[in-house]
Amino acid sequence: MSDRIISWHSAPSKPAYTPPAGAVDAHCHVFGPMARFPFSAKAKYLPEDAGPDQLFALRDHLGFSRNVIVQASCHGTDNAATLDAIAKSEGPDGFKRARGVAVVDPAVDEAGLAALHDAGIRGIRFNFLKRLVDDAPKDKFLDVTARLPESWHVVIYFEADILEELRPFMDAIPVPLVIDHMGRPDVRQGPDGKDMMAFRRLLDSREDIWFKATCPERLDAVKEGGMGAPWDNFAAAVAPLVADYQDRVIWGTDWPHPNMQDEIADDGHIVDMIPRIAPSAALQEKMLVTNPMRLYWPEEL
Ligand SMILES: O=C(O)c1cc(C(=O)O)oc(=O)c1
Repeated sequence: MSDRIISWHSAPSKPAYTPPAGAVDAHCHVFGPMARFPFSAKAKYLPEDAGPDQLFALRDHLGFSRNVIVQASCHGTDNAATLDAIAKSEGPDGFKRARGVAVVDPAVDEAGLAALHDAGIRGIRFNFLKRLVDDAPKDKFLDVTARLPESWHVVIYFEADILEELRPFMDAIPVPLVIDHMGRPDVRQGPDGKDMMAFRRLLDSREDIWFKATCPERLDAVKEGGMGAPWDNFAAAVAPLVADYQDRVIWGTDWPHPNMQDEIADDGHIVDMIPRIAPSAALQEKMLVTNPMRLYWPEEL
């Protein structure tokens, strides 16, 4: 692996949609900068730097107030770049406008987790995508969930075809779960398709499972229809899910869109999907403000 890749749009358009005051982009990442924060030796892709300055400029451009920075697989279990970005989100008022989700070595002790909490981390991520990680040891993952600081959650990234296999593992996790990108359903199946129905069964199994209504650019037949709006399959499959589970849905840009270098999405278009999956102001307020605040800034509510 030698060539560094760019997966983000160089000049995203201004969205037509204006998010409500206090809106949270609850799924985004930072890459590097590599000179300070080298990528993991096990990284499956080698991106160009996409650091906090770029992320926060995008936040302002798109009309958001806060970010939840999710540790990307290319940084392995070294969360230094994510923590640096959270620290840099502090404004002149001393208030940090970002929090984060870490990826940890499951052997991490309570002191290590407490240090992450102090630095703004509120959850850990388990990644089950074979194209992104070499192994995902369920027993060790379960072990660390018993040591998490109060009010933390687990973020899980998996693909629809392993949902059933993961059910016993997820059932055993003793803290709230947040599912990345809805577990990657095939949105072409529609709102009542096999994947969405299996995902609904998962949500129905526990009150404390949340999900991210994210990634039209990844999930909507990119290769077939070509990139770009209108992402109709995504809107049709996801809007009913958002309506039916409106107190458990959060949203994010997924910037800088790891592994989407062949289909670079315009973040302005991604933001303009929001009213298509959450049509009312009340739903938008829940998805973009109330729900992510409950997970990441509960002390402010
Ligand atoms: O589908 C992906 O390639 C992807 C990768 C990562 C990561 O590398 O952490 O994060 C995501 O949210 C999505």
